Amino acid sequence: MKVAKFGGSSVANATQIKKVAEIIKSDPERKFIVVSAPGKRDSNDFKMTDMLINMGTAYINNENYEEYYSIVLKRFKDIIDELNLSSLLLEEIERSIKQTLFENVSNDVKMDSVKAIGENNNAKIISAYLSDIGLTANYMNPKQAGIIVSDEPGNAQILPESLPKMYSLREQEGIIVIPGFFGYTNKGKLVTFSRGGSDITGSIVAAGVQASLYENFTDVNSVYTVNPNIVDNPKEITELTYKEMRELSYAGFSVFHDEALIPAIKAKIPVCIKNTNNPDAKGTLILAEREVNDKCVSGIASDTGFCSLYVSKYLMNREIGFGRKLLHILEDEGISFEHAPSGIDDMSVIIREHRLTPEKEELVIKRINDELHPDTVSLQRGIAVVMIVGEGLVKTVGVAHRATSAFYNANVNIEMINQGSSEVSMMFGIQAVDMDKAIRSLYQAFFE
Ligand SMILES: Nc1ncnc2c1ncn2[C@@H]1O[C@H](COP(=O)(O)OP(=O)(O)O)[C@@H](O)[C@H]1O
Ligand SMILES: N[C@@H](CC(=O)OP(=O)(O)O)C(=O)O
Repeated sequence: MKVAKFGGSSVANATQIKKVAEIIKSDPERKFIVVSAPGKRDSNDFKMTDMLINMGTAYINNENYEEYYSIVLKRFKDIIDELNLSSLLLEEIERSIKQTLFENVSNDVKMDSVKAIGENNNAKIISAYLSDIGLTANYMNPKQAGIIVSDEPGNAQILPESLPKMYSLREQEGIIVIPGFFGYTNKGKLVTFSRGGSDITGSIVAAGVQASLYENFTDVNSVYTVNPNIVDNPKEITELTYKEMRELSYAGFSVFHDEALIPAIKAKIPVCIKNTNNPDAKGTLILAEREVNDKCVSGIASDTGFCSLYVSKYLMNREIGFGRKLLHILEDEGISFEHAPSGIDDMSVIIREHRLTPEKEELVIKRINDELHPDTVSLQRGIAVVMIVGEGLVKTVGVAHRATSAFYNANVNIEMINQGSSEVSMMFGIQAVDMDKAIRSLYQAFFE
């Protein structure tokens, strides 16, 4: 029994949905289908979720939301018409969108319910289409599926008690189509995962029903060794371990949500990334273990949007609790950190830039000065993180040498290195403006 998740690009219009139906039809093991909202039909297009966010924001701010509303409805109408489905379905969707928008609830509740409109109605459309072509298929709301999550709007996490109860879904008749991206709290409030979170729903369902495989269908043949938007036609990866994939997606491989692996890892469900537009391609298989060959580097991920908080104080090494106090200030201000390389008298903390607003920055720096009395404290924005990932990498001689030579060849200055804290990755901090040329040079060094 398999779980197949189809991402936004796979369900962006009627043509794509027909491909999805063929894929489902071709393997009776594909019983649980998780779908995203309609995504981009081409590179200039919009994702429905972005349009819904615009609509919800405009409504909440008493601005003109009607334009967004019409765009959303027209998108559903086009899909329904092209699939030759009943116009009653569109009427039902129209009613439910209005109800969600006009409901008298707090802004955060409304916003998450509005964001879920894309997935929820696309699941209804896809289920209707599967029935229309003769399959036994039913839409199932995440509440009914037992996806119980924490009460963190826009950033929900699955509650562990959900999973064991989901096993009985196996007994349901036919194909079950579940909208991705959201769940319900114990009190019945709809809450969404973070952006891209339909991958998480798929993984939860796969773990809950103890699927033999979690297939994640997207618009590329596989996970590539580097982001294909930076290097043309990069080499494909056939197998990865969970650990490698988690590091790579955390560090910028947006093809799979970095939190989505956790349920699959815990339940030991293999994950396969496949292409809806080329389902015969093998894809990338993600497993607990794999045979490590001589190519110790599996992939090179990169992401911008980081900043580095640098603190130095003479004899920092002898001041017991200095690091704890520094991190405690961040904790107090509700700021999570990503990396914290340290030296004898210095410590840098890498933080996602969006978490450190200018107001927070001022506050944090003032508190560090007042409470820790450092010699220097400064913040550098515009940092990119490059992560070289591979099983066995840190035990292989010469990887750092090859990497630093590649940075040298690209004339890119390394701001910081963090190696050794992870068994499968090596992290480099560089200026964001240098990222693409650094990645091209690293790709050449490790894969060409
Ligand atoms: N290393 C990588 N391998 C494959 N795709 C990647 C990688 N890094 C970034 N991507 C991007 O991820 C995209 C697929 O993810 P996403 O847009 O979330 O798809 P979906 O619409 O299926 O959810 C690809 O089209 C590609 O541009
Ligand atoms: N539609 C949501 C959730 C999602 O997972 O979408 P996609 O499968 O298109 O990445 C988003 O855009 O964030």
